Amino acid sequence: MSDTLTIRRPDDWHLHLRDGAMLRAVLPETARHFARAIIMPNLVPPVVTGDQAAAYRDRILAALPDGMAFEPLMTLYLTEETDPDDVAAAHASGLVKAVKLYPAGATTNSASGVRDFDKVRGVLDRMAAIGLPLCVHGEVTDPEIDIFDRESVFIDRVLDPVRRATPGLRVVMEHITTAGAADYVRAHDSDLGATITTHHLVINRNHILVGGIKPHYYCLPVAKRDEHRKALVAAAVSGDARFFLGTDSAPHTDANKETACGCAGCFTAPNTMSVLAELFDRNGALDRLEGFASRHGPAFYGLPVNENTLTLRRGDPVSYPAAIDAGDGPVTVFDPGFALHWRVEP
Ligand SMILES: NC(=O)N[C@@H](CC(=O)O)C(=O)O
Ligand SMILES: [Zn+2]
Ligand SMILES: [Zn+2]
Repeated sequence: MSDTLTIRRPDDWHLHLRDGAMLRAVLPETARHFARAIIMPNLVPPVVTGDQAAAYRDRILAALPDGMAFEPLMTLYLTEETDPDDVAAAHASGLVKAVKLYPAGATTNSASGVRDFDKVRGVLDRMAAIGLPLCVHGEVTDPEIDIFDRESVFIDRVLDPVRRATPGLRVVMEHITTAGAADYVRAHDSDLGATITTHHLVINRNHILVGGIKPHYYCLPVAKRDEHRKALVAAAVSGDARFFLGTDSAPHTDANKETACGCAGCFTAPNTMSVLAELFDRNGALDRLEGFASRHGPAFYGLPVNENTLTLRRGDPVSYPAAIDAGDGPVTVFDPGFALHWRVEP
C-alpha cells in the first residue's frame, strides 16, 4: 500500500473562527490545510444581515497571514426578524452561501435563535425558491428532553415538519451524532445532506465522563453511545455524497472550558486531516477520504472542487501542539487518544 495520499484540497463545511485575537490565532490552523470553509455566524452579537456578513468576511481576510490562501464562505444567523429580501440580496451578490438555524438556547451564543418557526416561514420559502441551503443545529431545547435525545427529538418534532412545509428547501443537518440522523439523511433525496465532525468520529460519551470529567471532549450535540459513533464512521467512509466533513472546530480558551460551567466545543482544526486519514486508513477507506473531505461538500453547495491538492504521508507518529496561544490564553487542541501516522506535507 502506498504511503502517500494526494487529494483535492479539502474544505471545512462547518467552522467557528470567532473574532479579534482568537480569529487571528485560529485562522492559520484552518487555512494551512483547507481552501474554504463555511463560517459559522454565532458571534456576539451574531452575524444576522448581509452587511454584517460582509464586514465579518473583511475581518477574516484581514486576519489571514501573508502568503496564505483561504476563502471564507459566509453564513447568516437566522432570527425571527430576518428579512427575506436581505437574505436574497446577500445570496445574489455571492457573499452568502447558507443561512444557519440555531434553535434559541441550543448551543454556544444561540440566544438570538428561533423560538417560533412560523416567524421564519417567509425566509425559508424564499431560500427554497432561490436554492440557498439552510444549515441546522439539530437539537431541541425543551428542558424536559434528555440531552442525549435532543437530536432525535429535533428530527421528529422540528426538522421533518419544516422540510415538509418547505418543499425544495435544501438542508444540511450539521454535526450529526446519531445513527438515526444518518438514517434520516439516507432516507431522503439530494436536497438533504449532513456534516460529520472529526471528533464525533473518534469519541463516545465515555470519553467525556469515565475516569473524571474531560471538558475538552464536551461539545454540542454531546457525543452519544459508541454504536452511534460507529454509525457515523460508517456513513463517513461509505462514499455516500450526502455526508461530508464539517469539523465544527470550535475554539474556547482553556479557562472557559476548564471551569464549573465549561463551554461546549472541540478545537480540531490543527490535526483534523491527520485524524481523518488515520480513521479512514483503519477502515480500509483511504480512497474515500477525498470524497468526504474534498468532493461531496462542493457538490452539495454547487461549487467547483478545489484545483489545488493536499498530500498526506504515512510515517512516524505526527507531533502537533497540545494547545495554541489564542491571545486571551491557551486553546487545547483535540486529543484523539491515539497516535497519528499521516502527516500533511507542507
Ligand atoms: N459545537 C459546539 O459545541 N460549540 C459551537 C456551537 C455549535 O456548533 O453548536 C461553538 O460555537 O462553540
Ligand atoms: Zn451547532
Ligand atoms: Zn458549530
